[in-house]
Amino acid sequence: MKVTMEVGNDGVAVIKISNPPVNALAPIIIRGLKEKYMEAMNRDDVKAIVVTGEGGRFSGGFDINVFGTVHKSGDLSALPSVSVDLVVNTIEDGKKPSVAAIEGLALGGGLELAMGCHARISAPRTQLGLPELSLGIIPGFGGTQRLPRLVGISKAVEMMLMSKPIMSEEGKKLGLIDAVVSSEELLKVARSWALDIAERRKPWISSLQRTDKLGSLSEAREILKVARQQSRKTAPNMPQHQVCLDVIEEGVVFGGYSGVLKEEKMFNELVLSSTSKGLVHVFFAQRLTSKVPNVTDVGLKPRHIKKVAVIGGGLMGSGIATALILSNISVVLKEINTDYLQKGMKTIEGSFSLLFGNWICSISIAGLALWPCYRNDLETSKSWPHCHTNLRSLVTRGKMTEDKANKAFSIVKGVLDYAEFKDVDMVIEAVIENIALKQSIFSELEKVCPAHCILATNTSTIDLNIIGDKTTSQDRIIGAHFFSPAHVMPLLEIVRTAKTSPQVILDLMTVGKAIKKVPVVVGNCTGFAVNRTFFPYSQGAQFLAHLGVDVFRIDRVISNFGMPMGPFQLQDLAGYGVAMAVGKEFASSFADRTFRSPLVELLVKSGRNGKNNGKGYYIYEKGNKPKPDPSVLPIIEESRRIAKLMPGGKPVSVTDQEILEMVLFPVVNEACRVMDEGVVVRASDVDIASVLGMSFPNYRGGIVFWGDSVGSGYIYSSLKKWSEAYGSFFKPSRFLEERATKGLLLSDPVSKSQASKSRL
Ligand SMILES: C[C@H](O)CC(=O)SCCNC(=O)CCNC(=O)[C@H](O)C(C)(C)COP(=O)(O)OP(=O)(O)OC[C@H]1O[C@@H](n2cnc3c(N)ncnc32)[C@H](O)[C@@H]1OP(=O)(O)O
Repeated sequence: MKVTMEVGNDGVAVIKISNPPVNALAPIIIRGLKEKYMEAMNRDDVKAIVVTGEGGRFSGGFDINVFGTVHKSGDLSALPSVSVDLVVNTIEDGKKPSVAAIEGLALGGGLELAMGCHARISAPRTQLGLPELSLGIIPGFGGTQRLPRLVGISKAVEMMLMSKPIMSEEGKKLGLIDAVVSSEELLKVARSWALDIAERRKPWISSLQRTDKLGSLSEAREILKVARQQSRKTAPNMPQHQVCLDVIEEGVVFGGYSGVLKEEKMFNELVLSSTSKGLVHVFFAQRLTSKVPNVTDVGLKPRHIKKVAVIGGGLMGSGIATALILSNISVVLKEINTDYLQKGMKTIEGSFSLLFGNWICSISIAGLALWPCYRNDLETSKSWPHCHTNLRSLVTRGKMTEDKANKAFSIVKGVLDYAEFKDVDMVIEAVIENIALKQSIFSELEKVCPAHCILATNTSTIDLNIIGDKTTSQDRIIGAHFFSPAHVMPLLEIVRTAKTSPQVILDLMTVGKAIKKVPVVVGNCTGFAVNRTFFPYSQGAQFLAHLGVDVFRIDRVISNFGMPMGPFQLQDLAGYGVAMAVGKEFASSFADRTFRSPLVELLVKSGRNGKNNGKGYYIYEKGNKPKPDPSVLPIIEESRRIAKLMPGGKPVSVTDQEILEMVLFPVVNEACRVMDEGVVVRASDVDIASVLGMSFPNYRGGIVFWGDSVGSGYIYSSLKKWSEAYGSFFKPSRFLEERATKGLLLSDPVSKSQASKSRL
């Protein structure tokens, strides 16, 4: 970690940041920058300055680890003073001009540093962005003021609110970048540009003083007003969006310097917000998932996976195939007859784009991972005819060129037998959840695939040991649990058994990353980490409904908390077949805590099948938002009569807070069991799995992080109280009880004796 300076014969000082891998601006780097700048300003042989980054990356921004430190201590003094002291006073208002020579990426504080310079020269295909909002903060080195002044308010607002980087080529068109030149020429051009400014052959521009791109005050206010309205809808529980817009407005109305001061003040407030704590936790937790003990730390090298066979062309199989070919991995798609095969291939190529895809786009506007994940992982082919997002739809939505789609489609081959399996490196089985069928497929695979071939299953519930029971290849058998739609949802749950070899796990992790998923390695148990942790989610909601609480109120409370929709609407969307199949699996594995709700069966009997047939708890009409269906209420009443849960036959009275807790505390409780049994490597893996697999709000840090923010003691005593009143569904787990009584965090590492029982 260092900052160096070399002064050339031309009188240009090149100041270089070196902090691999992304040249994060750690406090020591910031001190180094200040020192070198002061030295350059004071040296007579320096006429101009170029600032750049070592190793082909300018800077990934301020060191996010420092936020972690501040979150733990609550002490803001760990944050160095940069915005005014370094960027305004030393660089922008310095007596010698500075030029940023940017390559690879300039993000967050990195781009802000560059915008404080008097010109920016970039290498091609360099990422430029201010992603701070995705960490629950706003830019803090003047970015909220300089970006609008360089690219205009509208574009700046878009880039900041969506935390979405642009490429240097676009930056050049917008005026953020002064020239794009090859990597080889970058320093040379930057040096001479800096000298040209010093000698007044090029303009000496301080971005903060510019107003030419801001437009009139009324135009600016209009843009900010629309952005505020949109953010209220897309990011209702996140303060940083509104704050960012307020701070931009301050600068437009009172001048850039006032804006910088307000930015600094608000930045410091936001750093301590629970939103920032949650999002920073998710940032590091996501990166931690790629560190798996005894797999990634034992010197193994991933093998190259060139060709993958996918068995089953239903929704999951075709989604998995799409994800693979989009990342240039050849696929053989196998089905049992021409009809199914054609359907699978058609889904991949796709000619209908819809609703679902568009909806994903609009929700992701929050700039955060708020995917509306509606899992259908138990059913492979029948449901969800409306959401066949695929190659053609990517083209229609402007996400991919026609050429790329054609190329991707050319590397998938549909087959009806196993002839093509002789040289595949991996098979992913994605047929219906039928044990006998899966067992026969795996014993066949053992005969037709090469000896090195990885044998993966996309099962979401069935024990992997049972699937591989009729083979002698247990070391090659692994779970590759995708979430629907498989080419969109970011999570890949990798399920290992006690016998799966570390090499096979590493290979699947590598494929997962190649196809842009976040792989999380978990142990083998019913439902694995995600489905198991979240099975009490719909159960808790059903329980409450049978205690007499209105289902639509429950949905409202849960979506206000930040889930993309409530549990009843989710059930409508996933289809009741899924609910029944899941219910059976969990009832047999976890009988002590399964609530056998009669409701779904009653709904099916009355001709409802959720969104599939337009009738569920809600009414679904084309082009309209789902509307609560009052005619479902008598069915719920009947179910309540059968279940007899209401004390004295009367509905219970609960607050919204209690509704939230009665649905989510049982989920935290199950997460405790998952950690206790060593199904996950670490608590934060459950957080990532919950955020990416269940769309648990990332700004709440994931289910365990959220549980810790509420407090293990409170969760334990609440569950205990409800279990005494309503039975074993709420019974606190041993792990939770221990943490609560010892005053430990749920996320504290497990004890040695617990670790020895791990399934990993
Ligand atoms: C005051 C300012 O306005 C505030 C700020 O600047 S806040 C910071 C704003 N910057 C960001 O949000 C960028 C965050 N980083 C990223 O998006 C991505 O890491 C990246 C696009 C830079 C690189 O991605 P990629 O090549 O896939 O590597 P990735 O695995 O993510 O990161 C490599 C390592 O760098 C670390 N890292 C990346 N950016 C970092 C940062 N800004 N601070 C500290 N560490 C960082 C990662 O934690 C990871 O560490 P690990 O190897 O120990 O797990």
